Amino acid sequence: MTLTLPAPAKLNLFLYITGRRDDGYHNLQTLFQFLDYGDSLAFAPAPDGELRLEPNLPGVPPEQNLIIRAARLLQSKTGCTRGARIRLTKRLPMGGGLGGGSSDAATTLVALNHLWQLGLSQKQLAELGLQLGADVPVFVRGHAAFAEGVGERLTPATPPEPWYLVLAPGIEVATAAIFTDPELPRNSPVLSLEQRLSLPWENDCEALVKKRHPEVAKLLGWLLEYAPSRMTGTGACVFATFDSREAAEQALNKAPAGVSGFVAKGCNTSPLFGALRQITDN
Ligand SMILES: C[C@](O)(CO)[C@H](O)COP(=O)(O)OP(=O)(O)OC[C@H]1O[C@@H](n2ccc(N)nc2=O)[C@H](O)[C@@H]1O
Ligand SMILES: Nc1ncnc2c1ncn2[C@@H]1O[C@H](COP(=O)(O)OP(=O)(O)OP(=O)(O)O)[C@@H](O)[C@H]1O
Repeated sequence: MTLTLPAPAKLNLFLYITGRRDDGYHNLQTLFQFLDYGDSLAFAPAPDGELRLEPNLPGVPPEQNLIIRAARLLQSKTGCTRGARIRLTKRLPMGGGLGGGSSDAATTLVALNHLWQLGLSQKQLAELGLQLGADVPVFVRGHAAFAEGVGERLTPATPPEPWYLVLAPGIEVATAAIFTDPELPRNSPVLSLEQRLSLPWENDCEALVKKRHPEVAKLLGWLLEYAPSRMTGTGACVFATFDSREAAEQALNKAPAGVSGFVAKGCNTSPLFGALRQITDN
């Protein structure tokens, strides 16, 4: 039996940094929404605890891949001796602020919990996920959310679900480099979700990333000619909001040379859980 499940992208519809903790991590207020576009993972059972991932990602040794790390974490926390062969179809640009690695990790936790019949709750999986990255819990929970803390305190939210054009400038931005930059603003006020929703939506990392990476500034400048646009996470991807798929595709067709992108619908429920429900119902 092979279990094939999506690992969708996320957007940070807004992102405010409200402080730095003693351990160097930052407290945030961010609004996460999923996209109906992302990576795909296929899981097949394997004997003797064997974990194999194919293909490998360029520049990422298998033991550092968040997919293998998530599977090992599940094995070690539960004492499970079963294994898996995992096939990854990578569509999301790495270092793009779309949460690809985190989403791959979350899909792995959810899929192997099912395949290995571990019976862990969503809460337990989200807690395990947080050990792998600040963005993993929201993907495990599967609902658009206002996130606080380092990203783990989640309040479900239901922002509008428009069409987005997401563009990648062809560079990777290292999240850690932005969070350790002395020029990063870290003093946005802590507001309620209602207050945040009613104010213009911004990203506190955007000005700094534009300064450090002129490619991002140039692409955002181009995109803003078409529609309201922002950066997601710590970049490098930028996104614009449209009322229709056609309007987003028209802008994509005119994208500058060297820029790749895709059109996707915002989803307040993760496509991961729709796919899992279809499998468990059959
Ligand atoms: C920027 C966001 O993508 C917004 O959704 C996330 O907060 C980043 O989440 P992530 O990629 O899962 O981040 P992690 O892998 O946990 O951390 C990468 C690095 O980013 C910094 N980091 C991350 C999250 C956070 N709240 N504060 C931080 O300072 C830390 O230096 C850390 O070493
Ligand atoms: N399965 C994976 N997919 C992508 N990157 C991975 C994976 N496993 C480990 N990584 C490492 O994580 C780094 C960040 O990749 P990712 O695509 O998650 O970035 P991101 O979208 O900017 O993340 P975020 O928005 O959560 O900061 C990569 O450069 C790579 O070294």
